[in-house]
Amino acid sequence: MNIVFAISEVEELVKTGGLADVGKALPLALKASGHNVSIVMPYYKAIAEEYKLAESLPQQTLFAESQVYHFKVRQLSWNDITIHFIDYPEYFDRDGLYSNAYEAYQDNGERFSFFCGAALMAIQSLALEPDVVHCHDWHTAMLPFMLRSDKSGYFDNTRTVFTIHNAAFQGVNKLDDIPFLRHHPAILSQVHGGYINMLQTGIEYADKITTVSPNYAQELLTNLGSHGLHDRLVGRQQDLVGILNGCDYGQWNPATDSYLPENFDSENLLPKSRCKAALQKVAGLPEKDHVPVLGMVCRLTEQKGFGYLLPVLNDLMDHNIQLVIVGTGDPSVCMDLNEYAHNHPDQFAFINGFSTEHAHLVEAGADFFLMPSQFEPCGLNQMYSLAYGTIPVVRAVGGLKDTVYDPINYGDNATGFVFYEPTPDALLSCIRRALLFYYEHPERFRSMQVRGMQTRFTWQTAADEYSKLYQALIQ
Ligand SMILES: Nc1ncnc2c1ncn2[C@@H]1O[C@H](COP(=O)(O)OP(=O)(O)O[C@H]2O[C@H](CO)[C@@H](O)[C@H](O)[C@H]2O)[C@@H](O)[C@H]1O
Repeated sequence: MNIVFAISEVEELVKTGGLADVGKALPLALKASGHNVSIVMPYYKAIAEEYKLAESLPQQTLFAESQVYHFKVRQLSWNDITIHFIDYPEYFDRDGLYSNAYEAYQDNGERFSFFCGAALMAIQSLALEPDVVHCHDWHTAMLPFMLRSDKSGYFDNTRTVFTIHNAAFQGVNKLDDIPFLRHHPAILSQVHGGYINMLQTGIEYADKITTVSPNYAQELLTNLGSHGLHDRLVGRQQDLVGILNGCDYGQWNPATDSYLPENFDSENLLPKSRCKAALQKVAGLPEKDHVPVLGMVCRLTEQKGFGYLLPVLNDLMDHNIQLVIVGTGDPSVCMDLNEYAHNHPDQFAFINGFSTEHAHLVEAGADFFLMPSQFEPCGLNQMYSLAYGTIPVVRAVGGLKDTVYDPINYGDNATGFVFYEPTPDALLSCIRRALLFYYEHPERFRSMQVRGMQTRFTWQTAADEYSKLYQALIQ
């Protein structure tokens, strides 16, 4: 099949979070399954600075009533996949993808609506003839709507799949702020009180809707889990499916990881101590092998559970542990973490930055990985942690529930520690339970590490499920 991905992030090119991991791994896995896959994405500043790419088409022009948009299409051959870039500097030649460091760009609705229209024009001009256009998150959610209203006939045999990676980001914008859509003949059906909710439009118009874990697909049918969009999702329940993300075991492999001072595998975990020492050194913590290290790497947002993690940091510091958090995001969370780091220099380190190298070192060097998320559509770091023999401590939400198994329910088949209530107490007692296990059952702890390292959540399995979905759509 001819599959075109419309997506905003691809790892190695641009990344703000887990969307990029999927933007790389899933196209490659689909390609390995024999599909013809290409990607359309914005030509962001960081990409333009890294690659000087030739134009693959003459200048393209889109009209939206009084507005005229001249844009270029550039092409990169990347891991045997062609990426087509929409080059429109006015919208994409900016330092951040969606925001300057502090605030979302005011014109995000316009930028990504234009991107969807330009992507469709590029697909047609390049004669890509897609069987399926696979869209991801709110940035590309208007594409199925635009494709459905296209009158050229070019897309008559094309179907759309829309994957929700995070229903908290819905792309809600005033129609008045989106010149690209303001005069679209069918847009009024999508306007409520003057606003368009792009995620909602994607849900309404895509032929199939997927999300990134089976459990999150269930949660999306509730008010809380869907952030208010459950009515729409319940209405399309027949077309909604949860397909678990995978782990890229090529990139996240402790036996070959070049970011580590020493490599290790499930047969020889000894070098993991050297990774721990390296992590402690980088984090500025005392290099003590016998002290359990808890790690966390994430966007600093409410979603990741800081609302109940911050209140227990003092209690955690009463234990003989070290904690390393790597992240960027909410300035007030940053301030709090900086303060804790200042007050507990021997136990707590906060690395405020986006660093792949540090992310790998935390995965390898920590004993436990914390993901106490309020909600988590899939989560990737718990899978990376399992692969590195780093025991995940997670809340039972979204994909975390699908991928981490607690001794309470799984006995000797357990791979991590799981708590339920989104409260400081529940989190604290789960961490204490994990620490007790570490101290009192070192052999069982070691077996749990090995079991995690041998667990496989592959992208090939995910790609097989997507293939079946595409196949069902085009028949
Ligand atoms: N400061 C930092 N430095 C280096 N690397 C950092 C970093 N902060 C985050 N990362 C990396 O970004 C990725 C985060 O992935 P997640 O899936 O955990 O979260 P995210 O919420 O962004 O993704 C959303 O989309 C994904 C993909 O579908 C879902 O798994 C998830 O639940 C959903 O919220 C990981 O590769 C992580 O290592």
